[in-house]
Amino acid sequence: MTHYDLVVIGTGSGNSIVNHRFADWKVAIVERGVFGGTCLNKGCIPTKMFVHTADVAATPAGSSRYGVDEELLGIRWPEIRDRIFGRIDPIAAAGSEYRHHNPDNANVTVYDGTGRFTGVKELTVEDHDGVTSVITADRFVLAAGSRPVIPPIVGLEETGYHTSDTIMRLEELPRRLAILGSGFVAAEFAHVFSSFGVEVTLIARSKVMLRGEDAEIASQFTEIARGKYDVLLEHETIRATRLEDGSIRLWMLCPDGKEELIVDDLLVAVGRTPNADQLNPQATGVEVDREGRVVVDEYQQTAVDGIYALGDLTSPYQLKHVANHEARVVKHNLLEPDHRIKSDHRFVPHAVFTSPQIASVGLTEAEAEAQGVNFVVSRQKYADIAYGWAMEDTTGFAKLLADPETGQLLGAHIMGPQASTVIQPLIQAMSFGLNAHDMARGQYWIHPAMPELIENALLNLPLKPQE
Ligand SMILES: Cc1cc2nc3c(=O)[nH]c(=O)nc-3n(C[C@H](O)[C@H](O)[C@H](O)COP(=O)(O)OP(=O)(O)OC[C@H]3O[C@@H](n4cnc5c(N)ncnc54)[C@H](O)[C@@H]3O)c2cc1C
Ligand SMILES: NC(=O)c1ccc[n+]([C@@H]2O[C@H](COP(=O)([O-])OP(=O)(O)OC[C@H]3O[C@@H](n4cnc5c(N)ncnc54)[C@H](O)[C@@H]3O)[C@@H](O)[C@H]2O)c1
Repeated sequence: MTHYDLVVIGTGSGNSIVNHRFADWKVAIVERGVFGGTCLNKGCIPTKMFVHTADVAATPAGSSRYGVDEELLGIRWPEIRDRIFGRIDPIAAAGSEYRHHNPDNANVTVYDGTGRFTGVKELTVEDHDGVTSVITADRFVLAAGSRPVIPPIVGLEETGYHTSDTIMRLEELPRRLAILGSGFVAAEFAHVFSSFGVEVTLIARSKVMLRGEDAEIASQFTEIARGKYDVLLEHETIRATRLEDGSIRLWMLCPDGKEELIVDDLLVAVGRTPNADQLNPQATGVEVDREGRVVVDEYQQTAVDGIYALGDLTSPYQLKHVANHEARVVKHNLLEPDHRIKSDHRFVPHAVFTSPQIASVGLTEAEAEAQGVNFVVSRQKYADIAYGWAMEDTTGFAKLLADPETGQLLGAHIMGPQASTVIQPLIQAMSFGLNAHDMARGQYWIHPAMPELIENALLNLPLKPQE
């Protein structure tokens, strides 16, 4: 049994913690999969590379409104896939090589295997050949992430399916793809594959896609999506089977009774569950809540002194920028135990990189109502700002919620071109307490650029006149 000062489980955001400041510490890093975790290998980064490529592929279909006639001549899927992973796989390999062999990591031992707590501050790691090592440590960082949820649909396991872990490495594009789910992953991949000419059918249990968004965004996005691919709403998939010709038949319950669908491939995208169950953290006294998340306090520490957790394993926000923020907090608290800092989850933004893009921060209108806060709302269409004219945009808009007395922004929701970028000044204003009036009139807004959307949305807020 080897004892360490620190053991980090998971090399997603957990890997960023150990640097030269830990040179005097005896450290172990445990990773069962590919170095770099979900975001690099199977999440944010490759998906956005596919999304950008899909945006390019979708351009000709919308070009004629500018008087430009373009034609999409073809999609070279293997080339797209290999370009993307040809960039990503070497980064993961270099990360692993660095930790295993670079002299910077002389104090770091890497265990390539699956860790599981077997006692108080005692972890058993099983490597890929089934060999086990037992290690103990004064401190642990639990950064083991999450995995796709697989719903209990009859016949699904035997039929076979893809998740976001595998769909990006397909050998060839299917002719027909069903996507089960209507959240982030479903909306992003529906855009990718439909733009590449695949016949996509998205199967949603809910009445709208992206039901976590502000209701206006969710309903308007759903209408736009229905113009691009098939969206089956209020459909519950109950059975799947593989047919002799290799295709897949799905049975669904829907408001009209039952329906069947035949496709060539199936992507399951119905959420992600934390990997805490596989880590057995209870053996070391770490609590797990009813959603399966490791419970932490505001310092990211679990119930056990010296055991910290971060990212998808513990957070209701399964987002990389949150995992990164929490990793920075954990790193500080490990190094400065007498001056610990708290993580800041006040204004966590997110973006859905679909088409049109969606970005959001703060309260939705329904949440503001449920919380009984005093608020006013403004809306601004892209179609009514100069850059929106240039883009001939007809569907995009920004919606802001603010406190009418103070002008403090409470929520911002944008659907339209570059929403993920356009929202950033609003995140900044909310984070630093800048009120809507000062934000709108205390700075120049470049004319005629896209952020004029925000300037106008701010000016549209029916705030109490300033003294
Ligand atoms: C398709 C997709 C697209 C996404 N796009 C975005 C996006 O655009 N923007 C965004 O903010 N977020 C996005 N996310 C979410 C983001 O990827 C995650 O929130 C983030 O990667 C979580 O980081 P983490 O460090 O908590 O976990 P991970 O990066 O998942 O790292 C956990 C690591 O722990 C290892 N591990 C797990 N269990 C064990 C064990 N028992 N022993 C040893 N090792 C173990 C795993 O192999 C993994 O490498 C996306 C996710 C998906 C699936
Ligand atoms: N751009 C980004 O930041 C980004 C992109 C992808 C993923 N992510 C993260 O990964 C997480 C997981 O993404 P996701 O899309 O898998 O989950 P999600 O939680 O966003 O959406 C899952 C959806 O599937 C529905 N669902 C659940 N069970 C179902 C069933 N049996 N049949 C049909 N629908 C069902 C749910 O009602 C929900 O609407 C996201 O919540 C997000 O935090 C982020």
